[in-house]
Amino acid sequence: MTQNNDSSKEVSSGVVNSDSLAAASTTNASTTAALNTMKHDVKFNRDIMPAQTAQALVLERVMCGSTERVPLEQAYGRHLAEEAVTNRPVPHFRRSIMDGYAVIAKDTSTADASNPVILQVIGEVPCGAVWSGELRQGQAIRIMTGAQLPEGADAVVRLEWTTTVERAVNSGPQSGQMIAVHQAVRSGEAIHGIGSEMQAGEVLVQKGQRIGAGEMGLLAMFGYANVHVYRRPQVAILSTGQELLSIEEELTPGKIYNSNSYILLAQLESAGAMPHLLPHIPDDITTLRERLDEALERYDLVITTGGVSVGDHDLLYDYTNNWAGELLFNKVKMRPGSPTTVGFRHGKPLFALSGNPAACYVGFELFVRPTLLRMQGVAEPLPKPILARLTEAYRVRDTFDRYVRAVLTITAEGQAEVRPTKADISSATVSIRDANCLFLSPASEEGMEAGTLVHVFPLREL
Ligand SMILES: Nc1nc2c(c(=O)[nH]1)N[C@H]1C(S)=C(S)[C@@H](COP(=O)(O)OP(=O)(O)OC[C@H]3O[C@@H](n4cnc5c(N)ncnc54)[C@H](O)[C@@H]3O)O[C@H]1N2
Ligand code: MOO
Ligand SMILES: [Mg+2]
Repeated sequence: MTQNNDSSKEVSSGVVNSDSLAAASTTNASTTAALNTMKHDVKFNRDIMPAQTAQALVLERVMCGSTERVPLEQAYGRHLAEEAVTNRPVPHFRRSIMDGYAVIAKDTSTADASNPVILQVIGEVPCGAVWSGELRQGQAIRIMTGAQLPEGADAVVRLEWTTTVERAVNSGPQSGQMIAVHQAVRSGEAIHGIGSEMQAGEVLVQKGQRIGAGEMGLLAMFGYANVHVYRRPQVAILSTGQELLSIEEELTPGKIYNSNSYILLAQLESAGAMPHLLPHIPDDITTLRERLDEALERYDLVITTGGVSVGDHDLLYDYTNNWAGELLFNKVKMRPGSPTTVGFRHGKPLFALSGNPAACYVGFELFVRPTLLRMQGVAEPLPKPILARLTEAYRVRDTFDRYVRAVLTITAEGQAEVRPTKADISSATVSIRDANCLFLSPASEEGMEAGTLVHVFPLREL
């Protein structure tokens, strides 16, 4: 059966082989009809699966990938492969949060604008320095934001609440100055106590957490010069279709540029993977087998685009029908991308996405991104929906659930609102540019009224 399928497709580069047509015309007509019916039955009658079931089926097979150590400056966007824990409190010394004078709060208790308290300045502590002595009653030490509070001091009076007093005393240049404090301060004023931000033993960054600006800062604060992260999954992109041209080529009649590969490249980058853009291939089963087998050997994950439907030149069905792999599904009860096909070969996932650009994009978000996140240690890689109101009726009837490319906005009153992008069809790349979310339109006879609350998935590529 598979052999028949293959030989019936030996039509390469868009030129129909007249020999094979002649051979077909000599075949018994009823036999040909029977063969065609069988072929159609197999290719068309695919088991259909709800999108959520399909997502779960993929994820239950995906495990965390391997890890490596990288310098912290290369760790942005990576996922930490170990839990980073504080080994000391933050701050680890009592820190001034104002430029001013370290004082004993009790000394200032009677101070106000008309009745200032005079204190003797015995020195200064800039940031990074430590005062060796102890502050005593009647004394102040000039201190800057971020500096360690001297022993004995329990408050900082900001500079604005003080004036210097021109009265020299004969005990050295620094210690001679006096200040007038015009406002009483309480113990703890303008000080960050030890551990006021974090306690020793607190988790800084969880295992699997993506390293963003805050995580970079925390890891640096604790001297993680190198960090243990998940390796970036190496992902091959293989677009199929004899209509495709490389973007450097001149556009010729009937052809289009291979744009899907570039959409996927961006999505892969944003998901932390390393994209490998393979040259696109024509709809030829031998070439497809060769390239795909090779890619599945070499890379951690492979994405193809095009050729997943039931057309004469759609060959992914034939490939997965006759391979050393396990097919999970090749029909999902969703749009766009109902013929999305996923399988595993020797533990490597193959995501055969639709050729229609927007269906390819949505297929990535629903199936590939969660897989890549799981490979990078994310325990719950599926996005949680938020609720938003439709600003307009969505009148598309469908027996399939639809993941609609849409624009989510927050009104001035704080309401989450969503509207579909103008071009809603699965061939429209412009809708990918315009969308910042997908909303779920469940299978329905009537569509949905304006004002309906829908589940919205903000696009994580953004
Ligand atoms: N008789 C039926 N026809 C179709 C069905 C169906 O159920 N019965 N399903 C439709 C649906 S839904 C989808 S989605 C598409 C899936 O198409 P394929 O995955 O087989 O993709 P192709 O046929 O190769 O191409 C579709 C479309 O996309 C363009 N394309 C392909 N590759 C690229 C690329 N790399 N860059 C830009 N554009 C690309 C291609 O030229 C076609 O226009 O099938 C429906 N048909
Ligand atoms: O499932 Mo398709 O992407 O609607 O044309
Ligand atoms: Mg097709």
